[in-house]
Amino acid sequence: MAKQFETIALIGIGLIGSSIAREIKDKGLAGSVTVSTRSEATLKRAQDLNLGDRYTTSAAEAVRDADLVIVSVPVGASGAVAAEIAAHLKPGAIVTDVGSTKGSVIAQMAPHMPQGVHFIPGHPIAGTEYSGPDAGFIGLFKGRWCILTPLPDTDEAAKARLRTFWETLGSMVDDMDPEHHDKVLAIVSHLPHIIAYNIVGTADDLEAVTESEVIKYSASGFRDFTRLAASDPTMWRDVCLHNKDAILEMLARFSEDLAYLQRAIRWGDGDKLFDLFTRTRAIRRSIVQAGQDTDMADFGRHAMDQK
Ligand SMILES: NC(=O)C1=CN([C@@H]2O[C@H](COP(=O)(O)OP(=O)(O)OC[C@H]3O[C@@H](n4cnc5c(N)ncnc54)[C@H](O)[C@@H]3O)[C@@H](O)[C@H]2O)C=CC1
Ligand SMILES: O=C(O)C(=O)Cc1ccc(O)cc1
Repeated sequence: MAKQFETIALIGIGLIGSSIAREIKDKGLAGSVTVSTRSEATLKRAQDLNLGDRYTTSAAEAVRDADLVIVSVPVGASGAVAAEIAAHLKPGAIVTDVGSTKGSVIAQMAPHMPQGVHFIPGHPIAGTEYSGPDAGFIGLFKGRWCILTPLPDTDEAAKARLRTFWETLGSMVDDMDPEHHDKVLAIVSHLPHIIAYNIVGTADDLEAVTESEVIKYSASGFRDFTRLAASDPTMWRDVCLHNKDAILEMLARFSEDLAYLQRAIRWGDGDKLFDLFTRTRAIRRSIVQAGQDTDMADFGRHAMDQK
C-alpha cells in the first residue's frame, strides 16, 4: 500500500498505539514511525517488538518532524501530553487521539494546539481487555467504527487524510458531535464496563457467604462480565472521571429501569419480564444479523494467542 505520511509520531504505545504501529508497518503507511512513551521499560519493550523506527521518552522530541501525531494514552493524561508537544509541532501537522471520551479530551488538548496545526479528535470503537505494547495486533480495527469529532472550522483536506488513514486500517469512519459521542458511548461502552466491575466486585464480596463457590460455578454469563472487569484500571478510572456527566445520566436511567425489573420480579409480573426479554433478544439478533456483533472476546483470544 502507498505511503500516506512521511513521519508518524505515536505517543503512547499500549494496546491501541501498538496496534496502530503494527498496521502502519504492515501496510507501509509511513516513511518513518517515532514511538514515544513515558516509561523507559515500555519504550524498551516497543523497541524489542520493533514497533517503530525511532524511540524516545520525550513526546516533544517525537513530534518535531511528524506529519501525523497519534496520542494513545489514558484520557486523563491527554492535557499533559498536549502541553508537552504544543510548542514542538510542525506547522500543518495533523494531531489526533484515540481516547474513549471526547468532550474532556477536547477541553484538555484544544487550548494547547497552535495555529496551523490540525487537531482532529478520534475514537476507534475497537479494543480488548488487554493492555500494553504486547497486547496490540493487526486486524483490531477491521470492520469496526472509528468516530471523528472534529471541531468547527476543521480543515476538510486534513480530515479527509485522517479518514483515509483509518479506512486503510479497515475501519468505517463517522463524524459526530463530541457531546453526542460521549452520551452514546456512555450507554454502549462505559456503562457495560461499570456494571461488569460492579457485579464482579459484588460476587467477590459474597465469596465468604457463598463459601467460595462463585468462581467455581461461574457460568458463561458471569465469565463474560469478568472479561470486561479485567480491563485496564487506569484507563477505566480515567473514562469514569472524564465522562462523568453522561455516565451519571445513563446510570440514573439504568437504576430506574433496574427498579422496574426488581418490582416485576417481586410482584411475579411474568408478562413484564417476558416482554422485556423478548425486546432485548430482538436487539441482539439484529446486531448479529447486521454483522456488527462486537464479540470482543474473539479479539481477546486473538491477542492471547499472539503472546
Ligand atoms: N483498551 C481499549 O479497548 C480501548 C482504548 N481506547 C483508548 O485508547 C487510549 C489508550 O488505551 P490503551 O492503548 O488500551 O492503553 P494501554 O494502557 O495499553 O496503553 C497506554 C499507553 O500510554 C502510555 N502513557 C500513559 N500515561 C502517559 C503519559 N502521561 N505520557 C505518555 N504516555 C503515557 C503508557 O505507557 C502506554 O504506552 C485510552 O485513552 C483509551 O481510552 C480506545 C478504544 C479501545
Ligand atoms: O473489550 C471490549 O469489549 C470493549 O468494549 C473494547 C473497547 C473499550 C473502550 C473503547 O473506548 C472502545 C472499545
